[in-house]
Amino acid sequence: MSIIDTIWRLDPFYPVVDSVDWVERLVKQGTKLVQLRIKDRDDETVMPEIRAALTVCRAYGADLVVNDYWRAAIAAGADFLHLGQGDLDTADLVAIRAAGLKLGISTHDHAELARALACDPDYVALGPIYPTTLKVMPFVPQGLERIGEWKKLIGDLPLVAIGGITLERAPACLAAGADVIAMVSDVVRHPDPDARTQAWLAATRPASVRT
Ligand SMILES: Cc1ncc(COP(=O)(O)OP(=O)(O)O)c(N)n1
Ligand SMILES: Cc1nc(C(=O)O)sc1CCOP(=O)(O)O
Ligand SMILES: [Mg+2]
Repeated sequence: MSIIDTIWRLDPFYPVVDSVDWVERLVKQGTKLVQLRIKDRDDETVMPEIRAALTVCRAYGADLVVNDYWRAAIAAGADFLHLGQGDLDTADLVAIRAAGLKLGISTHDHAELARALACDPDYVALGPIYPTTLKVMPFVPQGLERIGEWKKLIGDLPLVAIGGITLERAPACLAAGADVIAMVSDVVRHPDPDARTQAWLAATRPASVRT
């Protein structure tokens, strides 16, 4: 697949969730790109959840990104995988590519970006753009200028911005050069996640496909 096709396929609204229930809830509402991020489990126990999430995403024409569990992603026949720098230490990139998986990689500084680009990823993620409460990170918030810098460095490769991004902050991230906005709390911890999802979809869907 060419980079143009990859850009075309990646939806700008990219929620990250920790269960099949959340995946289903989001894709039923029209979400087209979602990450299943389940932490601290093994391949065997996440496998049924990955398979179930794939089934529901395919039924609704959405792309599922599997976080971390590359062996399970291959075994389940997933289409997308997300790996961080620590994950790269043990991942078999040849096997991942041989399985036809598209790959997104996290970056937080220039050394990580160089390592990510050497893996020939299908997207690069930059974070945390703003302070995040989801996990403790040894990086200061990157800010908007860094998004522009990353976009210049990676060119046509899709840039995913993540970390502390709210619907209100999203326009500035997109204007700075992000192609896709990933988020957890702004959807999952919102008092009305369904209404928030609809608001994100309305704000990020291209005018040509709005109803
Ligand atoms: C889109 C996106 N960006 C970054 C991450 C973080 O990946 P990683 O650094 O491996 O940390 P964990 O999410 O695995 O805790 C991500 N998952 N998705
Ligand atoms: C999972 C994750 N990875 C990040 C990175 O910078 O690599 S920030 C992050 C958490 C994103 O959650 P929220 O939208 O609630 O801030
Ligand atoms: Mg990871």
